[in-house]
Amino acid sequence: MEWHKLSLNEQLENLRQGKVSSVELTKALLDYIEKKDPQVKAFLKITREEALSQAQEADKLRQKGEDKPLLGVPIAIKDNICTRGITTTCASKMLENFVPPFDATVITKLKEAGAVILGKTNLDEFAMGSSTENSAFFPTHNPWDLERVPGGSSGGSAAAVAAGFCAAALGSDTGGSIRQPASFCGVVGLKPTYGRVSRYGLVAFASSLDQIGPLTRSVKDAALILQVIAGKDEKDSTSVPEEVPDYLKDLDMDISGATIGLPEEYFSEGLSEEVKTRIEEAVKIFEEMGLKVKKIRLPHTPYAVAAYYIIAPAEASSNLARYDGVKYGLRVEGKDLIDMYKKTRSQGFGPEVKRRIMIGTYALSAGYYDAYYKKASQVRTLIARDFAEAFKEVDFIIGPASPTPAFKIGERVSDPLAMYLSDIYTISVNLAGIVGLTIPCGFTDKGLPVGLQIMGPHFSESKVLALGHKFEEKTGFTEKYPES
Ligand SMILES: NC(=O)C[C@H](N)C(=O)O
Repeated sequence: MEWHKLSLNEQLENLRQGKVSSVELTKALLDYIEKKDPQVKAFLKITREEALSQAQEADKLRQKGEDKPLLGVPIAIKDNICTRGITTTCASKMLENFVPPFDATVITKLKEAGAVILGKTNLDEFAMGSSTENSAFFPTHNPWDLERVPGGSSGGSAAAVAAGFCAAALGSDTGGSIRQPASFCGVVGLKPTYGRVSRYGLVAFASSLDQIGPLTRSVKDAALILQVIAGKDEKDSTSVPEEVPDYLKDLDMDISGATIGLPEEYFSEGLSEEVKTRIEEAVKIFEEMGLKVKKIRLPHTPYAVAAYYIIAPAEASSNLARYDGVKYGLRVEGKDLIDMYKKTRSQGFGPEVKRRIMIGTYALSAGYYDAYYKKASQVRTLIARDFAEAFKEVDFIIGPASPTPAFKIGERVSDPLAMYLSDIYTISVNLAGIVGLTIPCGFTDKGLPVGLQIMGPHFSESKVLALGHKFEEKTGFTEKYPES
């Protein structure tokens, strides 16, 4: 059996029917990773021993007749989510040897649900980037074409799922870091509503934008993971006490009379012809499914990238102040305290992180605050209002997840602006705090995956997943694997 080709729900089915044990499944995937990851480089750390002992525990429980939502299925975790006793590096030299003494709430929840943790995946340093090339350790390769990037910053998680190393992984999304890599790697990626999933134990980048979510082989798998990780958490005051619906059951919800909005601003210059064509074909499929399609406007979209690249660095400059050689991670000795700070931060952070700290510090400094940070916050409100207005007329908004398919490794590293522009269709969703789901919608002539983004209002995960699920059932794009 090629276990790596099964979805999470299929793996669970096999475990439940006793066709495979968790230890067998985990071993099979670990062996597959050992064989293939030297080319893909999705993992920063593979936790073989811990995974096998968790798998053994899962098998024991199952033998006793117990079942849990994820009992015995292997999952990978982006390496900016704290795992007790296992390094959490954020792909940074600063945290290279940091071993958290606690689990993030999402990890506690996954463990309670019976999941087996396979390892920690690569990312752009502190989740800053769109290609995983900003990792301080090595870049990850796209399983569909090893010369190309997997996207970022959750590129390791997206590549791991696409390659079949695991059927599901957790990522984090501040400005598109789940949805853009999902699009580049031909997998499903969900950024839940801000506050839907606890951020406790997610290493903070931009706290008003960060959100954890799943990367999976299918929409049904994403619903299953969300079910486990969603909900109010006393340890994160920004998590919302909104009831968690039955996302799996809701996949069958009737959405036939719904209306989809196509924002004019998401189909303008800069969008690759091939991506545009695939999205237009997807729109036709939605029409065939009986949904109404309507042109809409989100007029402040052109300002989203500029606003994000002030707000996110501003929050980052404040959040990353804690890495001072005293409290966490790396310490480089100096002749006095200030010299130690300088040396630690100069050697611990890579160029993109330094760039953001400088931009953010500048934008927040006296005299510039009103001109930059305050203005960007006002633009953010206008962007949120655009969506609120649009959702009075339509149930969903659809567009591309990224303006281009996966680009070549090295192509954009020396041009930060070109890199920032790959977030053009994902950033607004974070600024407004709403739901964004990327699902595969076809391939380019070169065989690279293209992702479609479905956006919905706050807490509309059930509806958005239901629409994505109907699309995947009709098209079968989520069942395709990269040949290797
Ligand atoms: N972190 C993210 O969501 C990705 C975005 N490209 C950034 O660099 O900020």
